[in-house]
Amino acid sequence: MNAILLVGHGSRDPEGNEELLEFAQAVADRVPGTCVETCFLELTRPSIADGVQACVKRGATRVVLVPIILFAAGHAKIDIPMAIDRAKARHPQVEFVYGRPIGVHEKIVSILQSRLKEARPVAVPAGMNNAVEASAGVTDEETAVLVLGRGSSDPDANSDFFKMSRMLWEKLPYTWVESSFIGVTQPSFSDGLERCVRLGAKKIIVLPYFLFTGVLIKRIGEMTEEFAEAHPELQVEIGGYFGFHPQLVELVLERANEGLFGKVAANCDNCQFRLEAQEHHHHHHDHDHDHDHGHDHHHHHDHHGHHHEHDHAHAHSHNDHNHEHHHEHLHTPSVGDSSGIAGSGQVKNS
Ligand SMILES: C[C@@]1(CC(=O)O)c2cc3[nH]c(cc4nc(cc5[nH]c(cc(n2)[C@H]1CCC(=O)O)[C@@](C)(CC(=O)O)[C@@H]5CCC(=O)O)C(CC(=O)O)=C4CCC(=O)O)c(CCC(=O)O)c3CC(=O)O
Ligand SMILES: [Co+2]
Repeated sequence: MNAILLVGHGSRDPEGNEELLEFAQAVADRVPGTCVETCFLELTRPSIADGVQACVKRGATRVVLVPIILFAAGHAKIDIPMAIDRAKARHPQVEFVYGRPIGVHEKIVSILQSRLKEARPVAVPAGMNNAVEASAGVTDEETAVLVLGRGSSDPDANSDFFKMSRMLWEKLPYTWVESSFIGVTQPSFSDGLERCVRLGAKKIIVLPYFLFTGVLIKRIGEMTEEFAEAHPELQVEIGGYFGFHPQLVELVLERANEGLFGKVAANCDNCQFRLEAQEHHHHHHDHDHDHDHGHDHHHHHDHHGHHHEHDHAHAHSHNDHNHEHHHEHLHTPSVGDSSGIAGSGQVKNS
């Protein structure tokens, strides 16, 4: 039996954890009949080990761990693979598959666009002559969108974030889409704000690149308010985090499908988590596909990332930018197909 184990980041803010659990429920609701469990990487429980245990208890013989993690950095490349190693040792009869993080994806661009559309002026204390009326006539040419990510010490994650900002820029009428990080790396949030000011923006829309609420989202809200108060000449708006966007639910299901069946459901609207046998084109870019077997494929790639922490080329081949490419060597499986993902006979070369 297949199980999906969603792995959230975890927060010290209980509201953040509750949102992740609600989101996980929305994912589970889309695949009735499939075992879906949820766990957290850190800061709260259930842990990954607890989550695996829950899946096994429900009779899972194959568990796909889907990281509810935006980019491939330390958490996705090291922490979760290490937890999978421990789970393998503890449950040798169970097959573990490691799904990809959310990563660079067109669906995220549309989520960003929705959150941008819904952006609201930052509340400033009454009496302060804030920009809401003052700059009512600001044009697109005078508007900067400042995308604000978590930041990591992993260049893969940071550059993927920049790529997403650029993909967003391609869709927008505004002159500037700038990028910044709330921590760990630069440009910092205040660097980003200053840059927008120097570029001559009259309106700045802060767009958090975050999944759920938490310590960091609340800090970003406060910092944005402080900035708005300090700059009454500017119109400052803030967008919401990704949260319960339906596209995010679909994307997570897509990652689960990829992990379990080696391909992406073309249209998840009618997806009952069962994929038909289907032939595809084969266009491999990974040089080492030919000796891969399903779950080991995923897992060992991440260990490359682990053992060669500064050699990002390795991790790249897995946490790739070519999100259009599927794991096509794993063709034609479906739920209950015993010749599915682990079968060595399934390897196909292009
Ligand atoms: C508040 C805090 C916890 C606390 O102490 O309470 C917290 C919270 C959260 N982090 C989240 C995400 C990520 N955190 C990292 C990485 C690190 N996070 C760290 C610290 C802290 N993170 C504390 C703030 C300390 C401060 O700034 O004052 C570092 C420095 C230390 C460490 O944790 O080891 C380490 C740097 C490692 C490095 O050097 O690279 C990555 C990147 C990666 O994968 O490594 C991602 C993106 C994953 C992705 O891509 O999704 C989310 C989910 C947000 C969302 O919903 O999107 C929350 C939840 C929330 O905001 O509450
Ligand atoms: Co963190």
